[in-house]
Amino acid sequence: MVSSLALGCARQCCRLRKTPIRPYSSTASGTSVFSQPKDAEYLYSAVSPPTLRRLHGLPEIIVTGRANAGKSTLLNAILGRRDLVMSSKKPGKTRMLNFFQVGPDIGKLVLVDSPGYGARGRPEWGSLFDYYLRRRTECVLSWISVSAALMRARASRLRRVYILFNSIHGLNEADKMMLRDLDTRSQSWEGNKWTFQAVLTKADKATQTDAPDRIAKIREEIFEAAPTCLPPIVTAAGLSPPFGITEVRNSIAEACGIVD
Ligand SMILES: Nc1nc2c(ncn2[C@@H]2O[C@H](COP(=O)(O)OP(=O)(O)OP(=O)(O)O)[C@@H](O)[C@H]2O)c(=O)[nH]1
Ligand SMILES: [Mg+2]
Repeated sequence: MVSSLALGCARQCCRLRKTPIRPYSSTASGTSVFSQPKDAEYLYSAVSPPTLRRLHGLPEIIVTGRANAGKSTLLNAILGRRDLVMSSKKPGKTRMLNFFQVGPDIGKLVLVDSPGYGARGRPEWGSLFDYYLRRRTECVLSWISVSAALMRARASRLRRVYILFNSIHGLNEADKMMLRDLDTRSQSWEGNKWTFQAVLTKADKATQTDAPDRIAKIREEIFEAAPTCLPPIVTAAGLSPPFGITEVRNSIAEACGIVD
């Protein structure tokens, strides 16, 4: 049902000539980094700005979205694990930035889970996410000295922010504010460059008849708020087997510059 839903959305999208966002398809093939679920490991949690670490120069991606959007469930599906990342049907489960390493030995990339924003979020969670983005965007030291260049090479590199929206609930004002903010920040000419991409979650909850319209509307709203947002990926991470996860893995591999 879900694949016909995505197909329906793709067709719907082609008909909407005014909507420049097309269904995401990546040619990257670096997904073997996700092929060994046992290589995924919890690294640490940042509970407040002073506890945020720089790690060891691995490329990094982070998920954001309203509380209960499905961030932690999506990360488990990407990692091929059931409960490495804690999820719950109660909104507000994730309360820190949780870091997970992917790949053998010291790992090839880092995935970061974050607390939800919006009515079920808390101001301190928003401040922590904001601080994370600022630290991961800024240059570590001046470019003038050699040691600065070395330090920069060792700093964690944020490559992409994934912003999640529930396919049924669509976007609210908090989502649009977040999109606008990401649009502005990602285009800053200073510091580390990163991109951002939408992921539509819980697509299994939409009925086949109304899903294409719902998803086309969300696509348009995303584009209006954030024209530089990369095309949304439709997912159902809670399904067995999950749907749309290969596309998300491809996108992460591409963002992190990982090729097989
Ligand atoms: N039907 C369905 N349910 C899902 C899907 N993804 C997540 N869920 C459910 O949605 C609820 C919230 O999922 P989480 O992954 O904890 O959401 P979150 O965004 O991490 O939530 P917070 O940490 O509270 O911000 C859980 O009950 C999940 O099982 C999906 O694709 N389909
Ligand atoms: Mg969570």
